[in-house]
Parts: sequence; structure tokens; C-alpha cells
Amino acid sequence: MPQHSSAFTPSGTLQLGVFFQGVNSGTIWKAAESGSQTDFESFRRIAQTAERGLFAAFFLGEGLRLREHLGRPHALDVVGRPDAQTMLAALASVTTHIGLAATQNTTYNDPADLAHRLSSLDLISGGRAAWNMVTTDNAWTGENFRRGGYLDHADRYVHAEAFVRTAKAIWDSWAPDAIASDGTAGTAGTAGNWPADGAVRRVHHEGQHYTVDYTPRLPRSPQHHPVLFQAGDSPAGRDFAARQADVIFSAHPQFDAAVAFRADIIERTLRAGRPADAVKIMPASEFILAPTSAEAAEKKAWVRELQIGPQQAIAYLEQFWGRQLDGWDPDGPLPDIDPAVEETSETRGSGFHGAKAGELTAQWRQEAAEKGQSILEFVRAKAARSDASFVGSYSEVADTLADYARVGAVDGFNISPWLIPTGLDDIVNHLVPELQERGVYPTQYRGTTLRENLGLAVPDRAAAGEPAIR
Ligand SMILES: Cc1cc2nc3c(=O)[nH]c(=O)nc-3n(C[C@H](O)[C@H](O)[C@H](O)COP(=O)(O)O)c2cc1C
Repeated sequence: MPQHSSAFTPSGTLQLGVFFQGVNSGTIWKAAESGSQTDFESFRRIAQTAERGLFAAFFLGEGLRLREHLGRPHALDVVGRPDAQTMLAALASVTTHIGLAATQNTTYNDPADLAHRLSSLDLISGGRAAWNMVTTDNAWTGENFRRGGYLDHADRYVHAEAFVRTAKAIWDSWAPDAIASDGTAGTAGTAGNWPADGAVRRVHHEGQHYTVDYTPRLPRSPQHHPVLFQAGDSPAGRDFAARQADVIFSAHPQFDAAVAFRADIIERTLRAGRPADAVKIMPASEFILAPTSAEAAEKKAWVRELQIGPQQAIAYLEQFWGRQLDGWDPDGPLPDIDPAVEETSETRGSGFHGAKAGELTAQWRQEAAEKGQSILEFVRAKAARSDASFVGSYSEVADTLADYARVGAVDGFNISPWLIPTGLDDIVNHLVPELQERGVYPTQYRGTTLRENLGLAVPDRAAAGEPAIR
């Protein structure tokens, strides 16, 4: 295994990505300015604004089934999420530089099929595709598929590892010069569009969950293969990222937590035999900005009010009580009845997986009573990802972000706009120039591929001593 320097040197710069929300209550869909969550125009407008702001990547999440609660569609979610790869292919034709990242899970997809579809996006976009690798944390998705059921947490990452190694083997199987640019490498076709003999390797993988025996169908893209993001925060998820990913879409945006997360990932990355800076980190975040801090605070109150209305507040509590609470007054105190479940459900997208429901709800009742909060006020405070929010004037927030860049706490932020499609406008028009003035943000795209723009090396697995799967 090659030796790497254990020293981590902060790049001193930041990248931005945009995460178009399809679930949860972070996006306001009912303001006068709100667009549609399914109309291509919303996606085009956001992606082009992000590109004007030199964003590295445009992200789409994935959910293969509507989230449900107590047998009904989850009232906390907006309904409708067009297929990510279809949407990104359409966006490739109206953008030129921004990366196009599709969240795709390793539990319900198949590696040969997904590797091919991602390669297609990578070729169509001229080397701008990324795959955000997730394992998916819910059982109800499995009910959509013939396999049914759902893998144990530990198995999900074993499966994910075999999946991504197979995908990488598929992407590595065409030699770099399989199709020569002057059209002379081929032996079978007159136009030189065929690979030379021996230039494409067959991929064979026999695993616990699937077997692949496959001759890959596409050559390398200008960035070799899609950039790999990972989202999943358990120790197993972090180790998986340390071994396989280029970038982590993390859940730790607050400064101290970000610094600790960076240290943890450096340790795991070195243990995996990769250089200390091999894995970049971009946490999920929300920005509420205005010319002055007082105006930003006012805006925040408006945003929170529209993100969580009475119906969402009740639906939020129902996740933890495990029963319908629609008779409860959102302006009254928290329900003084016991939950119908022992543990908060791990399968309903809650951020409190497996907590003891009785203890948690009793603690919340006490907390709300002490603060004199109604259901609505309590949920607005609890559900808002306030730990992921950067609220302030353009220059205050730019100063804060410059501190992150200086110590290398993160490599950038993946921003969820709270308004679609105009939610990036003030970031691009005001925050980006402030960051550029501080020398912590690019003033142009470095290249045309996502890999170049993120400053990632082209993968060379043979040199890294990692054999392709046979
Ligand atoms: C920031 C972030 C974004 C995620 N986005 C998605 C998503 O869009 N679709 C999905 O199925 N899972 C998503 N996940 C969930 C992961 O797939 C994973 O299943 C979950 O975090 C549980 O794994 P863990 O225990 O390693 O955290 C996301 C996770 C994180 C941390």
C-alpha cells in the first residue's frame, strides 16, 4: 500500500453546491414567490443561477417511494420528486460548467445498470456527473421492489461497498485510449468508433446480493468517471466514504462539529490508505441573508413561519407519538398523552432514530412548558435545522465562512434554498462577491469537468494498489 503524508493542508477556499429539496419542510412551497417542485422551469432557474455563482454542483436527492406516516403520505413532505437522472440530463443541455449530482441508493439499484446510466450522464454532460451514494435508511422503500424487505444497517454498507467497487471496475474497464481521438485505435469499424482488441475488460463479480458478469458498454468520460459523493453518518458510513468517496455530503455544518468531523475523516482516510485530503467535505446548510443582521433576523422569522404551519407541526409530533394527533390545538401545549410506540420509528425519516418515545416526549413536554411554547412554537424551534443555518448580513456570513476556509473545517457547503426558484439569488448576487473579496471563493471555473472544478485527481486505481474486481 502506498505511503501518504498524514499532513492535512487546508486549501483556504470553499466551494458551493445546491441541494434541491424534495422532502422535509425546509422549502416553502406556498409563498406567493414559490414555484413548482416538478416543473422543469424551477430546476432550470436554480441550476443556471447556481452556475452564474460558480457553484461546483447541483444536487438532487432520491426517494423511491413517498414517505408515509400512519398509512398516509407524510404531511411534512412536498409531494413529487422527478427522477434525478432524467432531470440532470435535461439540465446538462441548459448549463455548461456546473456538476450534476444524482443521489442514488445502493440498496435497491443494480451496479451494472446504475454505472451505465451514470456514465451516460457523465458523457452527455462532458464530464460533469456525480453520484451521491446513499444506502437509504427506510424499510418502506423496499415494499416497492420485488426483493421486499430491507437490509440490516451493517449489511447495507457491505452491499454498498461491493456495489461501488463493481461500478468502479466497470468504469475502469475501458482503457483510456480505447477510442483514439484521431479515430485510429479501432480495428473493427471504419469510423474508429470501436475499441481496440483487449481495450475493454469484462467485469465479473459474485457477491452475496448479486452477481455481475458484464462487458461495459461505454468509454470513459472526460473526467474518467462520475465524481463520488457519499451521505451517511454512522461509523460504518464514514469508513465507507473514507475508502470509496471523493466528497462527503455531511450533516455537520456547525464550526466545532465540522472541525471534529474533519479530524475524524482524516483519521479514517489515512487508515484506508489514502492521503489526508483525499475526501472533501461539504455539509448540508441553509442560508438566510439580508443587507443587515436585523433584516436577516426578521427574514428568519418569516421563513420559519412558512416552513412549519399548523398541519406540519402536528405531523411532526405524530412521528414521535406514533399516533394521530389531529385533534390537538397547534396553539396549545404539547399533548399530555403517552406515545403509542416504545421507540420512535427508524423507518419514518425522523432525526431521532430509535429514541425511547416515552422518555423523549416527556422531556419535550417539560421543555415546552418551561419555555412557555405552544405546539407550533416548539416544533418551529425543534424542526428547523437551526444548527445548519447561517443567518446574518452578507458580510457577517462571509466572515464566518472565511473562518471555515482558513482552518479547513470544510471544503464547501451544500445549500438547500428555502425558496424555489429564487432562493439562491441573494447568495449569488451578494454573498459570492463578498467571499471572492476575501479570497476564499473561485472567480472562475477552473475547468470544464466537475473533477477539475473540485480540485480532484483523476482516479488511478492501479497506481493506488487497488485491484479492479474480476
Ligand atoms: C446529508 C444526507 C443526505 C441524505 N440524502 C439521502 C437521500 O436523498 N436519499 C436517501 O435515500 N438517503 C439519503 N440519506 C440517508 C443515507 O442514505 C443513509 O441511509 C442514512 O444516513 C443512514 O445511514 P447512516 O447510519 O450511515 O447515517 C442522506 C443522509 C445524509 C447524512
